[in-house]
Amino acid sequence: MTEAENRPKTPLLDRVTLPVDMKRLSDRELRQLADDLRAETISAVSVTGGHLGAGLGVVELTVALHAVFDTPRDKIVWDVGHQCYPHKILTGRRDRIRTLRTEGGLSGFTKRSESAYDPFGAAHSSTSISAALGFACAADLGGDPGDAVAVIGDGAMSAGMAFEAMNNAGGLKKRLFVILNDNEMSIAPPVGALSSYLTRLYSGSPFHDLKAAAKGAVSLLPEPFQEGARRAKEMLKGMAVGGTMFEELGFSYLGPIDGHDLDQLLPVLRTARARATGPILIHVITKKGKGYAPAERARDKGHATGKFDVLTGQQAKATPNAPAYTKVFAQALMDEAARDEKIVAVTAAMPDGTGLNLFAERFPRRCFDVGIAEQHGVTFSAGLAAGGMKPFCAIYSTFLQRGYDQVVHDVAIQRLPVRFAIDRAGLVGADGATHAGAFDVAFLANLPGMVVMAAADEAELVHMVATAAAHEDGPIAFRYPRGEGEGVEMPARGIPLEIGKGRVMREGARVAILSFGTRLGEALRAAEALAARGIAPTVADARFAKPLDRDLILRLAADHEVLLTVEEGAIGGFGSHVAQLLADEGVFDRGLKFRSMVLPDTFIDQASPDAMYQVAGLDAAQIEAKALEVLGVSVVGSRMAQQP
Ligand SMILES: Cc1ncc(C[n+]2csc(CCOP(=O)(O)OP(=O)(O)O)c2C)c(N)n1
Ligand SMILES: CC(=O)[C@@H](O)[C@H](O)COP(=O)(O)O
Ligand SMILES: [Mg+2]
Repeated sequence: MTEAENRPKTPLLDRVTLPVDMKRLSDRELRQLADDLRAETISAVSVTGGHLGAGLGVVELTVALHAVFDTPRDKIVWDVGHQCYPHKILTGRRDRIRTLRTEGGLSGFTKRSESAYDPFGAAHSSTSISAALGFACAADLGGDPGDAVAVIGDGAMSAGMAFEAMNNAGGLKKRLFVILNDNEMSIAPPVGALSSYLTRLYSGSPFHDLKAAAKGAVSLLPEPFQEGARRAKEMLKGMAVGGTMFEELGFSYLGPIDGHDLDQLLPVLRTARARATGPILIHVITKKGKGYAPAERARDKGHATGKFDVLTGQQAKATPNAPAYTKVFAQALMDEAARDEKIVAVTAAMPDGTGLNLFAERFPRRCFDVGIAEQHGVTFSAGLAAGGMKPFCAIYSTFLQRGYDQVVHDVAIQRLPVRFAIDRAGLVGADGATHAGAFDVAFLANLPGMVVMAAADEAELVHMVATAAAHEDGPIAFRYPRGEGEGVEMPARGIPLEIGKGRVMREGARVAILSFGTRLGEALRAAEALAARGIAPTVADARFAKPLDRDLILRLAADHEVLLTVEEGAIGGFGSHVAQLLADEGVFDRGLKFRSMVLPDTFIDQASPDAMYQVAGLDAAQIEAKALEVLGVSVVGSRMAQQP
């Protein structure tokens, strides 16, 4: 079937372009709208891939929120934003929903510049309550009017930032709505005491009787609007209220209610909106992947999916031609851990994404999932190190940003030997700018005593894991990108590298290209192209941004007219440290032509990683062009001419 033929029939959804169109629908029609919206979401994600499960879990909630609240005047702030696809379909973006996460298409998360219905961008978790409280206080002070509604998942709720916001909101007592979307899932099953507390709340409530009572109330009552009010009164009376943790924090607590039952959601939201005078938390119980059996059956409940066949759920997975860096890291760490029982591992709610799920299977007592709590995860690792263990703290580059002060204050200043395994270094593709691993070298290499490495390929990654395992003289970080390796020959085991030593890949003249990380492949391809033009550059792999290989850099600077550095990171990283060294050594006084090729000073939207690196100016063709430009050589056709 063609994609167009595959489109579901959505008669009610076809009548809705914006939420205002929903105001004319009856509650019964809203239920049909939710069914249409679910079908459209499944169809769209089958074409684009993406975060399917979270969105399916909030289809009814999305319909209810836009039906009850006056969006975009009232602001719905989605936490993480990965569940926003139904929201985007209902808010004027159905026509572009099949461009999700593609170059020039819709973002896979909420994004202010995309729509007035996205009042706050997301992608990193646990920010929604803080932002919503900001909106609420702004409205109170004469800023943008309207209610503020944060929709936060049980996973995101486990982050400290959510409690910082709850604490502040409970103290301010401003009118604020927090919808806790509890599907008993993070990406992996949730961890921690909060998760069990929420389960107790749910299982201890007359939830099921409540559902029957609500159903009973509905069948006895006539149709008119007061039905909703009477039903809501019935439900509010029966709800599990009193003494919850949320009420201790100053919130009214309502729930738990069935987040897939509009007969419960609509009256509760209508009544809450009509009556709330302060912060209110509504606890809804949902199912991640709801309504699509392959997602409901999946271990991750369809959290992240590739393109798939709607009928079978079969994913169109591309066959990798090389092992993924993540798997290489996990295997290397397990090999090291098998030889050293001091090695332990820490993840912040990303066991599968970091490969530590494999480590946990083999070393269950030595692997810790701290939940979405990167700040805690870093300092917890520092505590493990201070206690004599060898912790590998595996956190995506972008999420390590959340724990930076802890890296400085708890790890670096105390010179504790925490090993940071930094996955998703550089540009990551479909997740776009919010997930780019652009800044870790800049924010780590400036820390005294920190060792910073970047693997040029998967074999190097194995050696870097061994290097980190052996390094006891303080913190050490090694970074590697998302996705497959270069397909190089793999070593039997990791051999610790000499700290601060790079390697020359090919000797040449006039131009030296010093790469840090996996741009090495592009640098070598650029060198081939230059060699074809009669300029045979030297290419070296720096391996370390800190400490720099001083001898190598000064030799390259002395023996070549041009020195280029290239890295998958923002300014302030490897190239900046090389420039500092050259400046301090007075090399520039002797006329070296030096350029540092880094990510541009902008946020690059989602596309394929290769396309993003082309936009960033860091592919082989642009490395070659930079070398020619700095050499002062112009190329006309295949002829080259030295510029005067
Ligand atoms: C600071 C941060 N750490 C990690 C992630 C990766 N991440 C994305 S969604 C998610 C789980 C969110 O769970 P929950 O809030 O319960 O939402 P659900 O997917 O269950 O709807 C995680 C850990 C993130 N987006 N932000
Ligand atoms: C929504 C979110 O933050 C995570 O699901 C993230 O998208 C995972 O990234 P990877 O797909 O690179 O593991
Ligand atoms: Mg959840």
